[in-house]
Amino acid sequence: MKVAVGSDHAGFEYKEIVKNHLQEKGYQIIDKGTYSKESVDYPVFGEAVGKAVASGEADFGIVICGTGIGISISANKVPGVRAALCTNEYMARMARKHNNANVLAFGARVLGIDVALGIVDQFFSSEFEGGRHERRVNLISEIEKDLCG
Ligand SMILES: O=C(CO)[C@H](O)[C@H](O)COP(=O)(O)O
Repeated sequence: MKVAVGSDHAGFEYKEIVKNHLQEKGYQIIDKGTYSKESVDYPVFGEAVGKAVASGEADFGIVICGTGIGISISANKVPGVRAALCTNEYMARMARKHNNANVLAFGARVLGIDVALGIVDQFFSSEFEGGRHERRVNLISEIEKDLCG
């Protein structure tokens, strides 16, 4: 499983911890930056992770900024991306089971690292349930087709 990760400066330290956590579990990490705590602009990294997932370079993505808001908005601008901003483990499970989210987002200034790692583990151990949820996710794709061609 290939996971693209990206953050701004606010999320950098959590990105490094999440990277190690997933590598220890055998995931292949594609690091789209940022690579230090120097101040940067989160849309750059949301876009990079979103494109990696939408193109198939990665199976899933994780994006982290201070709140998770800006970088999830940015990733969601990439057609094919369903980025879910999660603040607890229940949201992370539902993001996969009901929304078939392919990018997980969270805020490093919002969550403790233990909570963040719990969210990561729930996201990757949950599967899309399909059924009525597939119809709804397909409707999201229809919105993209209507608006983005
Ligand atoms: O959370 C974020 C975007 O949603 C950013 O991480 C945050 O805005 C960065 O702020 P600063 O430049 O003051 O460190």
